[in-house]
Amino acid sequence: MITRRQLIDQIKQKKSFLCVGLDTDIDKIPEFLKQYPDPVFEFNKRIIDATKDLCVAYKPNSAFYESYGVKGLQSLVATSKYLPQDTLNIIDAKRGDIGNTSDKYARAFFDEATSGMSFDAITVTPYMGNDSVTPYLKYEGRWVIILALTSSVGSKDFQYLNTGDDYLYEAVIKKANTWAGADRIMYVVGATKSTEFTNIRKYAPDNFLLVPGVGAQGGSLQDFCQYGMTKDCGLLVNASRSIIYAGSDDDFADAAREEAKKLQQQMAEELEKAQII
Ligand SMILES: O=c1ccn([C@@H]2O[C@H](COP(=O)(O)O)[C@@H](O)[C@H]2O)c(=O)[nH]1
Repeated sequence: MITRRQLIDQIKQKKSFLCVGLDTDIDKIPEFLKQYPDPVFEFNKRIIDATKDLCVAYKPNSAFYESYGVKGLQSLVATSKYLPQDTLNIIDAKRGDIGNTSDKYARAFFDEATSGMSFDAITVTPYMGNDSVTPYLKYEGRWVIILALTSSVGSKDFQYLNTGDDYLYEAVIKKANTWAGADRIMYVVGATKSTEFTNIRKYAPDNFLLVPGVGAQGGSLQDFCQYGMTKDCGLLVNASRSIIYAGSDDDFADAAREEAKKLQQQMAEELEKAQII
């Protein structure tokens, strides 16, 4: 398990707050990998080997594995076991259900003895409230990453609804802060919502924010880092497609490394600017 302190130390040591998204699609991986018994795992393994010194987190998105049924789950289990011990390993599952069902989801992703998988963190949707989120917090040291303000166009449908004094996404953060502290809860905030980071820091001054939407969705670090960073960095920035599909041939892992390196170098600059390193 990765504690908040260890995460911060990793960020300073690697000069990076990059999360590599493993949204691995069998239709997009190089042809030559298809000769392996588990091409998706083989792809992930090579991406992990090529990027692990440049990032502090990995985030397989469970949809990409579940969509292939048993085979996909086998690739996910194999990937989860291969992830480095010193990175924060997030399953992007976006779960949310009543308590006893959430217990089962927590077991699926956190209890290695039952499912073969032991992730450090899971993304959850807060719509069903307290009892849908707290079962994950029963697993000591694991993190819950709550969808607050997503990168999607549809974020405006519900997340900006006025709930009295607050937008819904603000109310979500206020309420979730009562369930656990910044050592167990992070929030998802899209890179495409750069103008909201200052406001979000009023509600979540210390929590890490998982920020998707850089690269393929058009967000860029320079747009939000200065508004979202805390003295401990407080940001994990995810990029999936722009890294893992940077190349499409035999040298795909080198291309992924190059892309990850570009982001890591920009991150080092941001950390220096903020005097964190
Ligand atoms: O608001 C959100 C929440 C989650 N995601 C997920 O992050 C990655 C982004 O992938 P890219 O290829 O870098 O665009 C993907 O797994 C999404 O499901 C998000 O984009 N926005």
